[in-house]
Amino acid sequence: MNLYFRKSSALINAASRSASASTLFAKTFSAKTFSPVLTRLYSKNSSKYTLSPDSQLLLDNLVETLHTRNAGQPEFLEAVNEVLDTMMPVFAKDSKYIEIFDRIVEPERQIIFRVPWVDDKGISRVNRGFRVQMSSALGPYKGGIRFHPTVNLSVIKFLAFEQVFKNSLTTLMMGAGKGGSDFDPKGKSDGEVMRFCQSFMTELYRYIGPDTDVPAGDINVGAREIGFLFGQYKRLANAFNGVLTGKDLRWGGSMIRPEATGYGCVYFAKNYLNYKKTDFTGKKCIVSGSGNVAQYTVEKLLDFGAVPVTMSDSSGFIYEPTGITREGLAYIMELKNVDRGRLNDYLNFSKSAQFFENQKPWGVPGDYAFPSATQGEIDQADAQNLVANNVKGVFEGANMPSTHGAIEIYKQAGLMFGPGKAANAGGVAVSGLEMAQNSQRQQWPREVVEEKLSSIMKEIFDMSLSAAQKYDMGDDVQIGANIAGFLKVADAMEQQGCV
Ligand SMILES: NC(=O)C1=CN([C@@H]2O[C@H](COP(=O)(O)OP(=O)(O)OC[C@H]3O[C@@H](n4cnc5c(N)ncnc54)[C@H](OP(=O)(O)O)[C@@H]3O)[C@@H](O)[C@H]2O)C=CC1
Ligand SMILES: O=C(O)CCC(=O)C(=O)O
Repeated sequence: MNLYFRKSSALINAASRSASASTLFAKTFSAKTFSPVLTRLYSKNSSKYTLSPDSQLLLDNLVETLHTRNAGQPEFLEAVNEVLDTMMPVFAKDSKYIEIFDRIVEPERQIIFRVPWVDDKGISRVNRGFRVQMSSALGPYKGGIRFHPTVNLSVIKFLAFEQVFKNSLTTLMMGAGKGGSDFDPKGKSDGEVMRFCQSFMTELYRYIGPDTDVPAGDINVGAREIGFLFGQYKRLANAFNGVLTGKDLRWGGSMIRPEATGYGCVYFAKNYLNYKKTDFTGKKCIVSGSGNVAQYTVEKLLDFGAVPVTMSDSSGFIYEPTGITREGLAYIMELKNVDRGRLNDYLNFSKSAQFFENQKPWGVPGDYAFPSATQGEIDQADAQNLVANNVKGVFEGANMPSTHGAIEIYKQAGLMFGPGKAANAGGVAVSGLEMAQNSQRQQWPREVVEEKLSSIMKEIFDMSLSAAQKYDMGDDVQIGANIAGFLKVADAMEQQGCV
């Protein structure tokens, strides 16, 4: 057992197993995790490729403009930098891709709007709403909506940018977008959430449609919110159609959509493990988050015989040394999805669990890590902890949970790394299947959808691996996923002209 972890376990008081903030685990994370400047690391992963002087100039101009245009948007710059850092093999082969990249980083459309609503005391409130329509090269804009106080233009743009590559990898015909608001649903009544959703959709409905832009859920937007948003869209547009995915099963939703992101991430990891000639049996898994993605990650890990030992929320993490059981998971699902409670309540269910207040779980020993909460939750220090504990793989259920610095550390240590845009693509893939079912006015059986999800995740792994090999990047699945995702969109953009 890692020394850090043993020491901090000893701190736990037997009477109250709710550990107070200790310096042995890193504190919960914040948006400040990301550097506000675009670093010029873009050739580091592929230094054997060099560009002609003209191409180098094009790339330098691209970086300069990107930086000037997007000053003060650290999450967006971090996301672009992560991709740019892996593109040198493509740019070196054909400089036309530098010009196309220059267009890909500029959203096709950005909509920012006022969301006024009235709280339960009759007081009027106002939030800010966003929809960034990033790319329509492969189909209607597609991507979730996030309600969280940390939402701003930079966050929504980074998520929309990730979605471009992710949706391309799904093999389905989907463009990319993302939306959200700085509205915080914590502590709000159902009535307040409904009025907020209705007001949000009153503005958004003008810009979306089943063939234009199809939003879905993301952080704090689940079945309840999708219901309220759909109801208001239907009234305003006078149409019942597939404008949103993640709908309830009884009125147009797809089987397996709630499970899809978590299940898909574990399927992706299973493909990676197969490739490395190993499996999940008895392997300890460190999971963060306790929302939609984390819950179904834990469920599928249990199906495959793994031992998930942690889950977290923004107040801290639980550690269950012998593994979270199906009964424990059911307790957490009820706690989070119905009671909307805090994770330390799990100690009322399990006598063996420990709760670490305001801490992240990355100092816990384990075999594989599944960050499934939010961006920037693994920084360099956390990555060093994972490596020190002999963790062998990181599979991202969340979007951009690892900072650029953390990714460098995984690579140096030879960890398996499944980047979010490949590993968590199962959610949007099943959304694409929901769109197909809505167009056919059909609902496919559960087994059919899960089989399609499983084969899409295999295809994403295979495509990422073979792109890496084709570009002489060994089995670097992160580079391969970026290249495979990019080339499909870039070629479509070229064929569609300078639009
Ligand atoms: N839902 C989907 O289909 C997909 C989601 N994703 C990504 O997966 C991640 C999780 O989404 P999802 O499970 O749907 O969201 P949920 O709202 O269901 O759950 C989010 C979880 O992460 C925690 N969390 C959120 N923000 C923070 C923060 N700033 N600090 C600490 N903990 C935080 C929440 O804790 P608390 O309750 O305390 O806020 C909660 O446990 C996100 O990155 C999302 O973009 C990616 C692909 C698809
Ligand atoms: O299902 C969708 O459309 C989007 C899911 C999502 O937001 C994501 O993949 O990050």
